[in-house]
Amino acid sequence: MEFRQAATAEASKSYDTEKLRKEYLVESLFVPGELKLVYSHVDRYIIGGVVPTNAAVALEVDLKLIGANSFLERREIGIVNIGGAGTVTADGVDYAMDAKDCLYIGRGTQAVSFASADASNPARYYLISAPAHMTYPTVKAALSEATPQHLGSIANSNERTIYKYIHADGIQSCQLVLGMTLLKPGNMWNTMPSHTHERRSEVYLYFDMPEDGVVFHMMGEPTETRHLVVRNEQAVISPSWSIHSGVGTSNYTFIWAMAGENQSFSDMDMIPMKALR
Ligand SMILES: O=C(O)C(=O)C[C@H](O)C(=O)CO
Ligand SMILES: [Zn+2]
Repeated sequence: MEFRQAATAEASKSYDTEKLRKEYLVESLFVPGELKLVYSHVDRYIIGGVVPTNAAVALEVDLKLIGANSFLERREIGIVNIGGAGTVTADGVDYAMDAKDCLYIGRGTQAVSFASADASNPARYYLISAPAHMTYPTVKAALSEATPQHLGSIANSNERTIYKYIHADGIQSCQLVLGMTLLKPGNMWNTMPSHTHERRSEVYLYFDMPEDGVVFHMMGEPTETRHLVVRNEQAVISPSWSIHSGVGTSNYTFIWAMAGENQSFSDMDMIPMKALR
């Protein structure tokens, strides 16, 4: 497991491109046959990716690193399949996972494993875990069962649908809130005007992008902005002091996940356009 510390806004002002990427960008999560995990000290997320091929892959970590007897002893996890069909097994129960299906697994689940239906078109599971203080039931939801919210307009190049899976009125959790935003073709901007979240943080995974496509992910304090050049299936850690917006070379999809003081999707500190620098 790789570790990322929680850098301050003040320190981040002096970072060059390489340092900024090292702190905030997760470049490689999806490696065939492997479980990749990144531990962030921002809200103690564990961000992961797993691409099972011929054999199932277990959700395992060096337990000394998390000081627990199993991965989910004191954690919950949200899983979204962004690849071919597969199955996630949680304590002996199989959950069939098609593309864009989300599975929430509650605290205390002992054994989790990931499999693909077809190794030549494997499942690609994105994982996001946060500490949990109580157990909520394990629940699966397809995209069609998520709560949609249509936002934006073609005039502003930001027509998109936000699908909420794990949230106050959907799948219940201790602190994870998770959804997926699909931009319509011809639309490239998400979340502009931008916002911060003083009371929580956010992790973005960008995907459904062409190989040579990029998203310029905007970050930093509103008056001290920076950008990260993000490619397909890369993730960004967004601390509470940072805006998190993006513009792509074409439309794209992203999974956003949050943890912190509350689960209210609308708890955003909106930044007036004239305040941005
Ligand atoms: O397109 C959007 O707008 C979003 O998806 C919003 C983000 O998910 C977000 O920042 C929620 O806090
Ligand atoms: Zn946000």
